[in-house]
Parts: sequence; structure tokens; C-alpha cells
Amino acid sequence: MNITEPKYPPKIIVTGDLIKSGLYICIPENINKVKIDDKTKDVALFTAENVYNTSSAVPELRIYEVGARDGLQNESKFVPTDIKIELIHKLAAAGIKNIESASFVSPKWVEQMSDGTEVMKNLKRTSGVNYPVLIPNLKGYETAKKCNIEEIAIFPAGSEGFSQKNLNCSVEEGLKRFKLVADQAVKDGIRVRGYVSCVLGCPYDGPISPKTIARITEELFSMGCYEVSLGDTIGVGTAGSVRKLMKEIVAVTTPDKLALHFHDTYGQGLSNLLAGLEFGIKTVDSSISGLGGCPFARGASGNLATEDLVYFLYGLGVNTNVDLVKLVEAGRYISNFLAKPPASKVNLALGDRFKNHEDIIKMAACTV
Ligand SMILES: CC(C)(COP(=O)([O-])OP(=O)([O-])OC[C@H]1O[C@@H](n2cnc3c(N)ncnc32)[C@H](O)[C@@H]1OP(=O)([O-])[O-])[C@@H](O)C(=O)NCCC(=O)NCCSC(=O)C[C@@](C)(O)CC(=O)[O-]
Repeated sequence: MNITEPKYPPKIIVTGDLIKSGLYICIPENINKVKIDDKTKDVALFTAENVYNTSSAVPELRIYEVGARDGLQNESKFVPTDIKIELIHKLAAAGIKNIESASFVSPKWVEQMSDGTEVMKNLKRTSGVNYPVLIPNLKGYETAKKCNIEEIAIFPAGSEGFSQKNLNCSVEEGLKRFKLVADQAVKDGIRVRGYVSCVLGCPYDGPISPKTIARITEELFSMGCYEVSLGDTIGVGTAGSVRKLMKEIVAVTTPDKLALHFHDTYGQGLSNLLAGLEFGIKTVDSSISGLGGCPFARGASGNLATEDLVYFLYGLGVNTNVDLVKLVEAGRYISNFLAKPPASKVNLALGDRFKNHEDIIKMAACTV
């Protein structure tokens, strides 16, 4: 085979397992560069433009639901504890396996999340479901630990401006504080997930260098995080900027340890995700009915909606094991409480037309 230099950056790495799984195909006439280790068939380099997700044999994608935390923290009306808990129960009943359920931040900063202890203590936990909580400092960690938690999330900022507004300290000071939390959690046998926020732009500092995000990501892994979620906090990312970022991040870690967390402010959530999938991302954060935002990030709006994500993934043939009929019901439940329509197009479009989840999957994948 003639190998020519690629015309377009970025290259992406597709591992042997993914090639065998049929996740990726390469359109031969567009190949700019292909290099496969003949012995192991382990690594192929393609330019991103050459790679298409065929998905028929795609492994499951892990959905990490943030509606009960990232979603509700941004609501002006206080959502009572029993409504939060019922939402979490409905999400679990729909088949969601990772549900970020509360945060233990200062109630002076985010009153909406001030009932974290009550939420976590009164939740009926479904076996096999993970209920992580967001932790800003040791004080929050100590409170959360009394609630029988198994996983926490720490959240340094990717930019100075947002760090000051969200955590009242510099990025470096934030990392030091989060290290104290992570050290304690690791000692206690509690899993630690890391977020980096403002990875594709900051409302105060503007564009952020992917190298800065890569450095913070590495630091989070060195603290013991099992996964780092890259947060486009204000939703300014595009498929192009996601590719630039991913190229830098996969130089410091492997894509199976990363999650993507897109706010959908500019309507780019799903196309951004597709750009991430090209790099082999296995975990995606989303929020029921597109709730979400951060009170300290000017201009931030809701997250990529879980209903939209699941429909999109079923269209690709990715089995999420989530029942879309029940998911839509969960979205309606919280939207009705908040007295506003779901910010999920799929939720609105499906309406009450489908009683059977299988019919929705057939439509999403256009299976005759
Ligand atoms: C970090 C702090 C606490 C610093 O806030 P501070 O004011 O600098 O903290 P402090 O240590 O000076 O304490 C001030 C007061 O708060 C209390 N306090 C202090 N900590 C706690 C605690 N854990 N639980 C309960 N109380 C606490 C503390 O005891 C004291 O009480 P006082 O003596 O005045 O009575 C504050 O800035 C904070 O809570 N920030 C969190 C803001 C937040 O929740 N933002 C939204 C989440 S981030 C996000 O949404 C982005 C993400 C993760 O989703 C990713 C993405 O979208 O890209």
C-alpha cells in the first residue's frame, strides 16, 4: 500500500479492538495515511476525515447522568428533596447506571444543593447503579462521607477567571485543595472522578490552550482519579475545537479514561460528541431534559440532553441499555415540576407517540 503524508490534521488512533469490533471503517479512496502494525494489528493511524463510525458492533457507551446535580444547581426555584430523589429513582428505573446525585459545596454559594445529606441518606439505591457526588473541599468530603458514598467528583477549573468565580481561588490553589480531598478518598477506598471545566473556552478568559487542559488532566490522574471528564462549561465548543483538544489530551492519557461533558448552549453538543467518538471516547456526561448550567459561568446553559444522547446512540447502533420511553417520562416529570418544557428535542418530538421502546430504536436506526 502506498502511504502518503496526511493532508489534514488531526490524526487519530484506533486500537485493534475497535478495528476488530467494526466500530470504525475507513473509506479507501479517502485514505491519506494508514499504518497498521502487521503483527498485532494493534494500532492504525487515520486522519479523522477518513474514519466513520459504523457502530453495528459498537461496545456499550457509558452514560454519566448529571441532571440531579449540574441540572438542578442552576434552577432558581428550590427543588424539594423528595422531588430530587424521585427524579433519581426514575433515572435509575430507565436504566441509567451512573447518576451524579448531589453536591456538598458551600450552601452559601449554591443553596439549591444544600440538601445533599438528605438526598443521599434517603435515596433508595438500585444495585449496580453508581451515585457519585460533587465535592469542593475537605469540609464537603467529610460531610459526604457520612452518607455512605462510593464515588466523589472533584472539579478544578481550566481557566483562572472561572476558578476565581467558581471556587474563590486560583487554578493552582484549587488543585492543591482537590489533592487533599483525593488523597483522603483514595485512603478511604472511595473512587475519585475529576472534572476539568471550561476546557473549550471560559466566560472570563476566552479561549483556553489545550495544553493547559492536558496538564490539569494529567494532574488529576496523578491524584488517583479513575476518569477525567472534560467540561465545555459554557458550550462554546465545536467539532473542530474538540478535535484540537482531544489530540492534545490523548497524548497524556488513553481515551477510555476520559469522559466528555458538553453544555449545549450553541447547539453543538451532539456534533462535538461525534468528534469525541472518533477518538475512542467511552463515557459521555448528559443531563435529563437538557437541564444544567453553572451559576458562576456567565452564559452557560443546559447540558447535552440525555434523551437526545440516547436517541443519537441508538441511531448509531450503540446499545445504551436505557429505556427511552421511561427516560422521556423522567424528563417530563422534572420539567413539569419546574413548569417549563424539556430542553430536549427528542423528548418534545417523541411526545406520547411511543409506548414501546423497541419502536423508537427502530426509528432511530431506520431499521425496517
Ligand atoms: C469552594 C468554596 C467552598 C470556597 O468558598 P469560600 O467562601 O472561599 O470558602 P471558605 O472556606 O472561606 O468558607 C466560607 C463559608 O462556607 C463554609 N463552607 C465551606 N465549604 C463548605 C462545604 N463544602 N460545605 C458546607 N459549608 C462550607 C465555611 O464553613 C464557611 O462558613 P462560615 O464560617 O462563613 O459560616 C465555594 O467556592 C464553593 O462551594 N464553590 C462551589 C461552587 C459550585 O458548586 N459551582 C457549581 C459546580 S461546578 C460545575 O458545575 C462545573 C462542572 C463540574 O459541572 C463541569 C462543567 O460543567 O464543565
